[in-house]
Amino acid sequence: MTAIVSAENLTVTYDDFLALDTVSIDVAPGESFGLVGESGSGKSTLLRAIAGLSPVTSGRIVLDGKPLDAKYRDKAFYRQVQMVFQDPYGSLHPRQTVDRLLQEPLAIHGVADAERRILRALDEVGLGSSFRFRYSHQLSGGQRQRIAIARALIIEPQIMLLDEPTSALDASVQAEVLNLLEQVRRDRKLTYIMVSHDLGVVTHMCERLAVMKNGKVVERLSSADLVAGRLSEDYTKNLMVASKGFVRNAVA
Ligand SMILES: Nc1ncnc2c1ncn2[C@@H]1O[C@H](COP(=O)(O)OP(=O)(O)OP(=O)(O)O)[C@@H](O)[C@H]1O
Repeated sequence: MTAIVSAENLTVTYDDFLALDTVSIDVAPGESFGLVGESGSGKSTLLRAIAGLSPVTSGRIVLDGKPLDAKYRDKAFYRQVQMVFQDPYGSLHPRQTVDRLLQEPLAIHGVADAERRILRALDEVGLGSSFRFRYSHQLSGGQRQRIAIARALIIEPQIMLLDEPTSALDASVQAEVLNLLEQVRRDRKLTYIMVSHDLGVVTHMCERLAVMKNGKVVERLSSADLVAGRLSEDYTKNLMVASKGFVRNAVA
C-alpha cells in the first residue's frame, strides 16, 4: 500500500509524561481509518501531532511521500489537511455569521470563488442558503457541527482529521452527522482519520482501525474483524462491550 499519511515511530512527550510511545500507522488514499481507545490513551495526541498541534519528540509524519517538519505546517498543508474538533460550541465564534465563518478559510487560502463555494458547502452539509446569515449562537449543536464540517470542506482538502466529531451530540443527531460525513467522503473521495472512544461509531465509519492504550497501539483491526468479533486483546473486547452498552442505552 502507498500511504497518503504515515506516522512512523511517533513519540510525543508533555514534560516527563509519555503521551505517545513510538506509534506507527499507515493510511491509504481514500481510506477511512479509525483511532479508538479509552480516555487518555493518546488518540487525540496522535491526530494533533499529524496536524502539527502536538509536540513531536521523535519519529516522523510523512504526507504524500514527503516527511513533514516536526512542528511547522505551511498553508499548503492546511489546504490539503483539515481538522474537525469535538466541540461545535468551542470551535465556532458565536458572534460571527455562518457566511463570515465560511469566508474566513477562503480568505486565508486566497480562494476567489467564495459565492459558489459557500452555497455548495451549505448545500453539501444539508443546511442550505437560508442558514447563511445566521449567527452560530442561533444554531443547534448538530447544525454547528455541520458548519464546522462545511468550513473544513470549503477549501477542498484531501484529508480530514476528525476528533470525536459527533460525541458532543445527541444520539439521533450523531447518526445524521456520521451519515453526512460518510456521504461527503464518498462524493469527494476524501481520506479520513477519525478518533472515537466508541467502537460502534468506528465500525460504522472506518475500514481499518488502530486500538490505543497508554500511548501505544495495542491492536490493529479491520471493521470486518470487529463485526466478526476477531479481537485478540481483552482491552479491545472490553471497549466492544462498553460501546454495545452505549448502543443499547441509546436505543432504549
Ligand atoms: N497539552 C498537554 N499537556 C500535558 N498533558 C497532555 C496534554 N495533552 C494531552 N495530555 C495528556 O496526554 C494523554 C493523552 O491525551 P489524549 O488527549 O491524546 O487522549 P485521548 O485518548 O484522546 O483521550 P480522550 O478520549 O479523553 O480525549 C492524557 O493523559 C492527557 O492528560
